[in-house]
Amino acid sequence: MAEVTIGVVVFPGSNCDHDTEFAAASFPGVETRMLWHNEHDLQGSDMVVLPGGFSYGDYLRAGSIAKFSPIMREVIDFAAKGRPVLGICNGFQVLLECGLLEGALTRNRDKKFICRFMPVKVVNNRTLFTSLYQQDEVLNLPVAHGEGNYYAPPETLERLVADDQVVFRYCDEHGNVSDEANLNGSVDAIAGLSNKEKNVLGLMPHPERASDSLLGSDDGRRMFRSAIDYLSGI
Ligand SMILES: NC(=O)CC[C@H](N)C(=O)O
Repeated sequence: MAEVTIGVVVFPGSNCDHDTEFAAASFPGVETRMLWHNEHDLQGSDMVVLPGGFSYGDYLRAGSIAKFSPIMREVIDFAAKGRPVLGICNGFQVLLECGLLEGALTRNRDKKFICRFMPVKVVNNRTLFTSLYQQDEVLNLPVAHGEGNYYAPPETLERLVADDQVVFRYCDEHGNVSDEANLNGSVDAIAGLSNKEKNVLGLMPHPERASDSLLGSDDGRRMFRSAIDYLSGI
């Protein structure tokens, strides 16, 4: 019997759903469920992942139509119960659009799609998604986005920082945060953010694309492992 069931939501236009499922299912004791956006049933998921891609073609704004998908009502209720929800790239955009996370993702500073590995610093390792990382550890993770430029107004940002909700920042390979290292122009170099309760995490980098050293990095693997250990009670 599976110890942990991980549900991966599939929107029209998701393109990282199978990679995410593959990464999650590679852990012993994990079963996965693909959750079609038009359904209302989370199929017993212990954790829900909103994967990367271009839900509804990114029309209007990335994530702005996906938030109306029927499954999102269930995901919002699930998150309100303190259950884990992870949004990767387009999933992060959906989490912001539906209000599970605060702020917005806008076009990259240079208005260009960025597709490359980037150093990313773990700013808070005291979440269920990051417990197996060292505080301030520098990860090598791929990004692939056109709308990754995070923004929150100064008073919101101050509160997010004070409440330890900033979980990842873009940095250089030595862990230094600078304008040059912050390629998409995100305010405060934010690459990943949680809600106040820390059970909802959204990030632009793709941990599922860095889950095997054959892919150039397995630094994303511990994000899944941290959550799976938490759900298995380890
Ligand atoms: N890989 C992704 O999820 C990124 C696509 C995203 N919709 C964008 O901003 O371009």
